[in-house]
Amino acid sequence: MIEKILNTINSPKELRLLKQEALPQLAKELRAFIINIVATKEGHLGASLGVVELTIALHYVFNTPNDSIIWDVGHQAYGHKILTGRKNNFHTNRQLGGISGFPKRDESIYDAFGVGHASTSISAALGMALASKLKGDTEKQHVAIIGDASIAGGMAFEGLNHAGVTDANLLVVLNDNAIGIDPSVGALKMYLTNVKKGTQKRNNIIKALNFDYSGPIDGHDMEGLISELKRLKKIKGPKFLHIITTKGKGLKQAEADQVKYHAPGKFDSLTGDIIPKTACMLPKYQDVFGHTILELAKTNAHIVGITPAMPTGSSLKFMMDAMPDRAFDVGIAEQHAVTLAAGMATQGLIPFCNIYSTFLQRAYDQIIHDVALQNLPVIFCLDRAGLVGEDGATHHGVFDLSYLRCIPHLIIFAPRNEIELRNIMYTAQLGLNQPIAIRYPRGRGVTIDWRQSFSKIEIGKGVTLKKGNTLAVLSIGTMAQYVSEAVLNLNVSHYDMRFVKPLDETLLHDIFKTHKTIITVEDNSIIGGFGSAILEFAAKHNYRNTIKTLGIPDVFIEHGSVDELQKDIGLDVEGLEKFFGLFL
Ligand SMILES: Cc1ncc(C[n+]2csc(CCOP(=O)(O)OP(=O)(O)O)c2C)c(N)n1
Ligand SMILES: CC(=O)[C@@H](O)[C@H](O)COP(=O)(O)O
Ligand SMILES: [Mg+2]
Repeated sequence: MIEKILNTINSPKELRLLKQEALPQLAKELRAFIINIVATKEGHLGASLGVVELTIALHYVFNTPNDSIIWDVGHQAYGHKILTGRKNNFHTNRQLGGISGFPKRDESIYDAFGVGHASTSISAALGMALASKLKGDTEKQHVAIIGDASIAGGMAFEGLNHAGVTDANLLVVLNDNAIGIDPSVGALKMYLTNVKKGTQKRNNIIKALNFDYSGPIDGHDMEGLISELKRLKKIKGPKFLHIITTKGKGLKQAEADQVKYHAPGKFDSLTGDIIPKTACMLPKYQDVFGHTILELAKTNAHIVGITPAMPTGSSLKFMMDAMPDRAFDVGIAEQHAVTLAAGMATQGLIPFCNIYSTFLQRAYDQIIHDVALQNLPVIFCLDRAGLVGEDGATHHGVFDLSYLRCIPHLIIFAPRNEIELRNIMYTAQLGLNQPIAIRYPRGRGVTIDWRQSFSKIEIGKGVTLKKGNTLAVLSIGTMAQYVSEAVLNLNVSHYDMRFVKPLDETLLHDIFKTHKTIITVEDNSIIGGFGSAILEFAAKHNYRNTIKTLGIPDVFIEHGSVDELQKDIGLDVEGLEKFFGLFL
């Protein structure tokens, strides 16, 4: 499609000069533009297609960037980026050195707030609205756009609860497409369904929170959206517009399979058909988790599984499909997921609580206060640990070893491959009398025949992978693969320490006594992670060995492929080999 109108728009200022009648054509062009680029560059497709009309209407009615628009999660903001001066470099979306896949303040003045984790937009927009009020700016508008799954996140309700007792100039737009990444869940989903069907008998919960509620209206009806936004713009105080959209709107396969087309990978922009990735026999770590928990649950009736809104991403969906009464999708509710697991553990259940490393950050107090302090045997499975790639700084799982290590009672294990992941899951469900965190990366493992029989892992025991001379490299987790390759032709010892807590102190004493130099390697921040644990061990026992720690530097790592990012920070095979060579 020739973008006749879109090509004339380099900022919302030009958009606002268009006649309203031209906007449906602009929507067509914008939709085609998004489809064409995401088809080859990949990314989040469905959510952005679902808000094309809303995006145009918002920038048409509101005086952006003076009026602030805050996108919740921000995975749906591709149209927003294209209309706000990033059309010409949108093809760099999520690529190394390119624009981010989420709104980012330092990327554009139109990106009012940096996002990536769900349910933050209402709090951020309210903060801006109260600031405007305090500064005497009564005209500035503050709009949060939040999805039906994200508004179920606890902090969204914290924001609504506060906003309802202020006269803040805040508009919350609920983009209700009845799905998250997977089908949305819970009583709120039921409530919204009844509201849309007109069968909701009891009072409107949003009105009950003192919001001026309007809707639900068709979120693809440009004219209706514009007139309603214009009307709401004139009303002071907290307002709430409920719109109904279709995720993937405008690409029939994306509408038909909204889970797959949330982030479909490459697809044919004309037919919409997904272009299959080259077949790979190596399993994804998420699938090793998903198949293994189901296998274990078949012989251990105490096992339950929990995911906060990531059944597909975590592969807990295998257990959810086979054992729906023992595997729970609790929605975007990480804090609830952790304490739900704690409650279950008090009753003798064995909960596997699967939460991406980055999203688990949201439930930090629950890990400490509800699980570890009571020494409850919850099994935390932190998927997406380490660098995740194109999702970038908001999604890299590079802090968990640091944020977990200081918590008493908590065992921390990082498997170097799929066999180890299976065996630690097997070991954990045999019955630990304390909580354990198991962290593993996004992507594929290294073992084709991973479905081997289980063997118990001795808690706190590391493994010698290679004996060498004066240099010992201690790796944790899947960094072992990179280290093994890097030391292949070097006279270097290599140990997979497996446990960040408790450390294998017997092995460490032996290593420190027989090697001059110790190098630690981890895909976690070097601040407070595995390397720090080794430094603390050396200090505690007055060792004078040379110790070097390699890991994620103390900066936020941007987006790009995992290989590119690891090379950038010297954690690729070549970088490691070069570094080790300095000490030989
Ligand atoms: C705290 C947090 N948990 C989980 C996710 C993963 N996630 C990204 S988008 C999404 C679903 C969002 O659904 P919804 O809010 O309805 O928006 P839609 O995709 O339907 O537009 C989830 C669970 C996240 N980004 N942040
Ligand atoms: C936008 C968001 O937070 C999720 O869609 C996330 O990008 C999923 O990551 P994975 O692709 O690693 O499951
Ligand atoms: Mg939704």
